[in-house]
Amino acid sequence: MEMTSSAPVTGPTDQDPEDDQEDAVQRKSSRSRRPNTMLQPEHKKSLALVEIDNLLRKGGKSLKDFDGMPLPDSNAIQGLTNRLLNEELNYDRCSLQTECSELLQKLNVDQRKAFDAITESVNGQLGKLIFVNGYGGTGKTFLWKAITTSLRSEGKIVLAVASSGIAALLLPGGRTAHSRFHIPLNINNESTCNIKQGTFLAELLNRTSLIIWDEAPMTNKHCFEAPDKSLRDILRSTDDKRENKPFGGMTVVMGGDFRKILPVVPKGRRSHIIDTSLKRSYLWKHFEEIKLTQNMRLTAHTNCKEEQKKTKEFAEWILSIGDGLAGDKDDESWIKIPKDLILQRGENEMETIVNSTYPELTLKYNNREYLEERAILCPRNEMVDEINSYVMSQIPGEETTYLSSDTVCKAISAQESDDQMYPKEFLNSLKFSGTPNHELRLKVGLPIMLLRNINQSAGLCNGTRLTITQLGKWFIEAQIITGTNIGNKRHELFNYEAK
Ligand SMILES: Nc1ncnc2c1ncn2[C@@H]1O[C@H](COP(=O)(O)OP(=O)(O)OP(=O)(O)O)[C@@H](O)[C@H]1O
Repeated sequence: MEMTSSAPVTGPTDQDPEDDQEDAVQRKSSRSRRPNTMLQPEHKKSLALVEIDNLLRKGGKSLKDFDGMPLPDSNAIQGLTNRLLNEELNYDRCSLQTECSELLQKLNVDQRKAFDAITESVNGQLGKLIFVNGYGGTGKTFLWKAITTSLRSEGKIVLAVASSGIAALLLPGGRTAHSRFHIPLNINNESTCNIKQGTFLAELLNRTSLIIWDEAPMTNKHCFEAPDKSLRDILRSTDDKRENKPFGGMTVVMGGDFRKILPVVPKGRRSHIIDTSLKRSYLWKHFEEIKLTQNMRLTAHTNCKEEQKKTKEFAEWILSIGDGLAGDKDDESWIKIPKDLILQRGENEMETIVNSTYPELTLKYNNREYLEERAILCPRNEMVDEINSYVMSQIPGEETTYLSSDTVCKAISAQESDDQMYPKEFLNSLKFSGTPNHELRLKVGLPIMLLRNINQSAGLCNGTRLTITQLGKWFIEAQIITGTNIGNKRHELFNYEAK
């Protein structure tokens, strides 16, 4: 925007807020990190007015000196300087409205009931806590989509979080609960979140209408209690009574299935694990439970009756395990696996396992859909290594080996004999869970899984699957094949050097 103090001042008008403001808007939009967000007309208008005012001030004048000139809306401006608020407010409401009406038409009876209860609580500021209980495939994620698009299309703020990065990727604008609420990693019953009054995050929470928390049963109860305490503290600044309400009177929806994995307690017994679950929290008594019971996954991907029947039988069997009905009479932890799910031992076990999941691998290993819908789960890392080596040997192409940095760190307390006691070769041969092996062998075309949360907004989380497209001396380039951002290429630098 170019303007001199002698130029006639023609500020933005209500009829046409677009033209004069393009420059300021351009700069602001380019700072927004979310691709589906855009500035609303009131933001554009206020931004342009601020720019004009800045220019006028250089000449010793201001907008207030001109009769009839509109002034920037301080609320809209506040929202724009707060990056967190900006991200949550600047959705393209028109396209959300269209998406929302399509989703609403599709909701089944249970989903509609949950949708109505949640939106009623938000619109009436009732501050309800709702737990949407549904086993895998009953359409919880679909419901979150319908709710977030509906409320965001009205300009309301919905914070969608999940307990893990990979689950958060399935939510529109999702983040992990830990990063969103600054939940401490070492948590106990006295922990609170690291959120101070007056910060961008506190302001965002003040303006939030709804929190959706997916896959809640796998999270330690203290991780809900910490934001509960912090929200009571932050939101009491608007009304003292909010201090006594769960989550400060905010509507909070949690979802998941208690049959799935509960919080991990290292070396914990069954009773310890159950004791850390949401159901043992002081918050649980405030939750209203809504059940989703219809398995929407049965019909979502195929019209083939035979396929649907097989999926249904498998889903029912999984459910019976979760309900404790499939176990042995004497010991319910022993499950009999139906014969048709067991592979028959062949001459080469590895070949049998890999061929059953990845038939015609050598022909199809480049096909994204083929890779996306297949995975082999193993209980132990040694088995993973064995299967990986076998799959590697089947995929054509040259292998590149990367080695981790292996300089021994000389600690002050180190003794000279340490070098002999722990030679490099010995240290390099160690394999720990959670730490990459010293040697990593890769090939172009190989499917891989990321084990770190590198960049959530780019879809690079612990659990994201990719295929390798290029192997350099210092970098590995891969293409995302699951979750959001499918098809994106990313260069990742590792602390490895190609041999
Ligand atoms: N009302 C609906 N109309 C059409 N398709 C639906 C509906 N609800 C869910 N689906 C589809 O059914 C499948 C399973 O739904 P969704 O992923 O939402 O279930 P979920 O409960 O989140 O499952 P999980 O717990 O395993 O993640 C998806 O493909 C989804 O698009």
